[in-house]
Amino acid sequence: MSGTRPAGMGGPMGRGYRIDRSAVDAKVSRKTLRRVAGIAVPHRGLIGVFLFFTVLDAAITVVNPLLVVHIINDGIRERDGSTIAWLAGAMVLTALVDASFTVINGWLSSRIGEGLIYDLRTQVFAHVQRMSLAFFTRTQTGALVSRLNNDVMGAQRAFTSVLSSVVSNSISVVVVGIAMLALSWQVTLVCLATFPLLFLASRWVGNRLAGLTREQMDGNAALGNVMTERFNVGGALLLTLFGRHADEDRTYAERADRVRDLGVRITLVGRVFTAALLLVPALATALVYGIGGGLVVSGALSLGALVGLATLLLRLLGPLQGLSNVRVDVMTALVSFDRVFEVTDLPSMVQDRPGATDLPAGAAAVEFDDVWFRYPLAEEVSLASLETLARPEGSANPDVLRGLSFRAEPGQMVALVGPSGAGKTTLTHLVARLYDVTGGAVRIGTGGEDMSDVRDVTLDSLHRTVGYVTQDAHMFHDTIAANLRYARPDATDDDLWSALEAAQIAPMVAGLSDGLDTVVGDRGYRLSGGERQRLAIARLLLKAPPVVVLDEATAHLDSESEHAVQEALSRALEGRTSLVIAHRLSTIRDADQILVVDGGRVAQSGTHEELLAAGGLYADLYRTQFLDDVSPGVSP
Ligand SMILES: Nc1ncnc2c1ncn2[C@@H]1O[C@H](COP(=O)(O)OP(=O)(O)OP(=O)(O)O)[C@@H](O)[C@H]1O
Repeated sequence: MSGTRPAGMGGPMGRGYRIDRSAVDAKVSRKTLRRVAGIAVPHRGLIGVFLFFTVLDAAITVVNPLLVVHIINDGIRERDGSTIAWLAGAMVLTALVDASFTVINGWLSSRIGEGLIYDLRTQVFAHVQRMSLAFFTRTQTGALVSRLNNDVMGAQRAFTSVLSSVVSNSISVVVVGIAMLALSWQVTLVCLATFPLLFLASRWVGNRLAGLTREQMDGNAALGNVMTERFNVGGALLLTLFGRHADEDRTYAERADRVRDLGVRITLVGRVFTAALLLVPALATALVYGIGGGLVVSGALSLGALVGLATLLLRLLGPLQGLSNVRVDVMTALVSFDRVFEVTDLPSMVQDRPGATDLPAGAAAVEFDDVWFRYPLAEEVSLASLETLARPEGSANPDVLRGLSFRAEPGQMVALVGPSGAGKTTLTHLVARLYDVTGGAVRIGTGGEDMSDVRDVTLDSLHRTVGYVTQDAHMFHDTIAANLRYARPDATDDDLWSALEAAQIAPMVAGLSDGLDTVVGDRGYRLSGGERQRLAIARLLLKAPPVVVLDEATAHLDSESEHAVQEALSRALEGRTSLVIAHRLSTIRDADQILVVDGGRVAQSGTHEELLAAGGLYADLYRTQFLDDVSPGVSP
């Protein structure tokens, strides 16, 4: 069957990759069971009320069949009209009570179930958004979103259905069983002999279904992944420009084929169980009438008791089938819970240390002291099952930073230059602990000796201290005002306008028909590159951090926007310590210190004039990268 074939092989991107089987083969553990119980604890009051009504609901199932016994024996056979009338009335009443219990139980179970979804969802969301950047560089969004949606729902559905089914069915079985035994122990025992067949079938099905369900969830997540990666402006543009539609169709079809096969197999396995469910009651009913009929003829059993037994048997079968299904439901539910716990158990690589202290408000000096860094491996930061195609990796990533040291004093502008891949972006990521160093230390402080290792301070205070403007600044699909207030929720409209003013973008925003309430598209696509960067600068100005990390745009803007961005930047950097990945001549000329990064080290440092005079790498870079720069108003 193709479900066992390594999916992705032969697809356009599949060469050399293998499908992750760990998620398919993993067994559900006892620990998961205990944790599920832990999740139910906050809802114990409601669960108690729910169980109370479930017990009543189950107990009431025997009332009607017992009334039937009396109607036949004491009413019909005795030709007693009044007994028939009041017993029939009692049957109506029990039916009404039963119906109202069903409604109450449905309401209670949905309150518990929805409460559980709410808890799980909020927990998973809170956990995932605190994961380090490394996790997101390794995880496929589609797989993660599917984990958050489908699995959380699956876990809840099964939890409430298992809860009600186990309790109500067990009670029904006991109560109905006692009533049947009381009517005729011989007939009851013979009937019971057919039931092990049900349990055997459910055992067989349960084991197979757990594995298949897990595989199906992964398959659906893989399908989702293909879509989330391609159905956005970036992905669609790429596949259109490379004319890969036919290949994409094939990859998608391969994954869909796997899901289709699994669906068929799951149905087939389920049907075997349904067949057993139909067979057993038919057998048992035949036995009741076969043996019970003989007993009635011989006078050992009353006719009323025989009909009562047959009615009770029908009431017994439902709960018994439910109970034998429990194993299947429990296995499916636990798979969902396991997949949710897998995500919440994954620790973030970057967390507050116990006893971490806040950075003082004036901290603005930054120091790199013999910093070594290598990017973490996938297995250190992510889950193989969230990657669909888990690539066998080498033993370690190479060191990207290798003994890098420098110090930026408060208010200084440090320009970073160097060949592509030298480690400039990586270096800037270490300042706000987007990653942690693997050797040495990054320190921030007020200057002099008063410096703290960034790993010893709280992430909150660190993120208040350091602000970033990246080349492709992200904007949420929301209004300009909401995007700006992301930096400072209590900012007034006047604050927003003065930030926009300083970022040289106020006239453009004022010219929009909805002004501050204009919605910027997904990833800010409706804004031009220069506008987006100026908006990001306005956002940074509202945050007003003492340390700014800036990746200058490489794309040449037209001279007007170029000038506006330059102006906005000089306002943004004024009085702040800044670390700028420099692409412009004006920046390197203005910098207090230029660091020439090469091969993960500071190869040269000094001012523009000093470095030019010294010759070497900087002088080469200057000639190749900066000399053709067209920054307005600057001559080399
Ligand atoms: N998430 C990552 N995982 C593994 N390796 C990475 C990751 N990000 C970057 N690298 C590697 O680290 C090295 C340094 O990359 P970095 O982006 O810091 O260079 P850069 O100097 O900023 O280059 P550029 O000027 O081209 O942007 C590169 O070899 C790159 O392939």
